[in-house]
Amino acid sequence: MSSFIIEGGTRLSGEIIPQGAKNEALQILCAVLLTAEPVTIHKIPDIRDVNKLIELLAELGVEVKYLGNESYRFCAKDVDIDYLETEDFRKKASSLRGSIMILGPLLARFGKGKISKPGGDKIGRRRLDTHFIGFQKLGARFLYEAETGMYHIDASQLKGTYMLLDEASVTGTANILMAAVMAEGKTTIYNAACEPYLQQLSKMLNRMGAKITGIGSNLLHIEGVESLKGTEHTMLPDMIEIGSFIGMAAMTQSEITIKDCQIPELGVIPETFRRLGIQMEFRGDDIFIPAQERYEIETFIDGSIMTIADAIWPGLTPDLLSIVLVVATQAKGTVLVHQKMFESRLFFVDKLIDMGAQIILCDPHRATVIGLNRQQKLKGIRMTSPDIRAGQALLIAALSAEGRSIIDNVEQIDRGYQHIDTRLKALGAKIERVD
Ligand SMILES: CC(=O)N[C@H]1[C@@H](OP(=O)(O)OP(=O)(O)OC[C@H]2O[C@@H](n3ccc(=O)[nH]c3=O)[C@H](O)[C@@H]2O)O[C@H](CO)[C@@H](O)[C@@H]1O
Ligand SMILES: C=C(OP(=O)(O)O)C(=O)O
Repeated sequence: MSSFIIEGGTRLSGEIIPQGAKNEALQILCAVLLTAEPVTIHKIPDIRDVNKLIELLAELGVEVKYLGNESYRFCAKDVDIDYLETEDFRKKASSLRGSIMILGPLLARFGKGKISKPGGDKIGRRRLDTHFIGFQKLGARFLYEAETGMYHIDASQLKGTYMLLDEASVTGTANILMAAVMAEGKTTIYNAACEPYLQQLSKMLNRMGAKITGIGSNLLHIEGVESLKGTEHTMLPDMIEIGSFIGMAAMTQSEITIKDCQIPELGVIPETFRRLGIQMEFRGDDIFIPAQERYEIETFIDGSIMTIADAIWPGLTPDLLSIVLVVATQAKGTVLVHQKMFESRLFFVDKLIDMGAQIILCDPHRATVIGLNRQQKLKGIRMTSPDIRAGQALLIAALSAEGRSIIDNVEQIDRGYQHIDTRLKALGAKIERVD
C-alpha cells in the first residue's frame, strides 16, 4: 500500500486538464461487449478501476489495443464466455463496482451472464435489486447462489416491456439499457437515471445502431434491434474531478484554470461551489478560479443555514459532497451537508476534526460544518483514505494544512484520480508518493 507525504500550506497555480470521466468510462467499456465490430474510445482515464475493467475485458477475450494518447480500440469478436466460470473472473470482477455492467451486454449478446458481488467503495449498503428486477422484467431468469456469492442470469430471448424502476440507479439503468437495446420489441424505462454518463452511453449506443429516445430524461424508450455495429466515442471530462479542483483551489487560496470542462454538462456543480462563496469565471470552456483570501457560505433567502444535499441528476451528485464538506471547513459561515444516498460516507469527518476542523456529525447522513474563516489553519496529521472521494477530500485538507500530513492507502484515491500526485506537483504542490 502506498502513501502520500504532503507538506501543506503551499499555494498552487497554473492550468490543469481534467481526466476522462471515471463513471462514464466504466459504462462505455462494458458496452464494447455488445458488438463484434471494433469500437474506438478516446480520453480513457488511466486510473485503477478503469484499468482493472480493461484487464477483465481482455481476459474475456476482447481484443484490446492501446492507440496512444488515452485512446483504445476494442473488438469483442471472440468472447470467451467460459471465462465467467473461473476463479480468476470471480476475483477480478469483485474488485470494482463497474464490473456489474458487463451483465447487461452479456445477457443481450450471449443470453447469459454471471458475476460475483461487485466491489467499489464501502460507503453504505449498495443494493443491486434494480439491476436484476430490470433483467427479470425483460424475461431473464435470475438466481443468487448464496454459497458462492454469485449472481446468475440467463434468457433465451429478451422481450421489450414497460418498467418503472424502484430507484433511479446509475449503474442499474446502464445495465438494463444495454440489455434492452437488443431485446425483441419496445422497452420503456421510467424513473431512469439520467446523469451525463447515461446520456453519453445512450448516444454511443445509438451510433452503434440502437434506437433510444428520451435521452437526458427519466423516461427512456428503446426499440430493440437485432445487432449493433462498431463506433467511436470520446469521454466527457470528469465532472467530479472538476468539482474537486474547484474546491482544492479555494481551500489552498490558489489561482487555477481548469481547462476544457464542457461546462454545460456540469449541471449544478459550479453553482454549488458558488454557494460556498467560491468565485469562478467561465472563460470559454475553461473555469478560472482566482486566489481568494476568504470565501463566505451563503444563507438561504430567509437567512436560515445553507443545506447542501445530494440528489439524483440533475441534482448534486453524492460523489462531490465530501469535497463540499472539506471546503466548508475554511469558509466563513455554516453549512449542513446532507448525504441522503449513502449512510457511511461521512465518517471520514473524524479525521478533519483531528486536523482542527469544526464539524458536528449529527447522524450518519448529516454533518454541520462551522467554517473557521481561516482564523485557524488545519494541522497536518497521519490518516488513511477510507474511500475514493473522502480520500481526495483529505488530500485537499492536507494541501491546505499547516505542516506535514501522511495519507495511507492512496490506492483508494488512485481508483478515480489519474496520476494525481504528478499533476498536483505540476501546480506546485509538495506531495511525494512512497511505497
Ligand atoms: C461506478 C459508478 O457509476 N458509481 C456511481 C453510481 O453508483 P451506483 O450505480 O452503484 O449507485 P446507485 O445509483 O445504484 O445508488 C446509489 C445510492 O443511492 C440510493 N438511491 C439511488 C437512487 C434513488 O432514486 N434513490 C436512492 O436512494 C441507492 O439506494 C444507493 O444507496 O452512482 C452513485 C450515485 O450517483 C455514485 O455515488 C457512484 O459513484
Ligand atoms: C462511489 C464511487 O465509486 P464506485 O461506485 O466505483 O465505488 C465514486 O466514484 O465516487
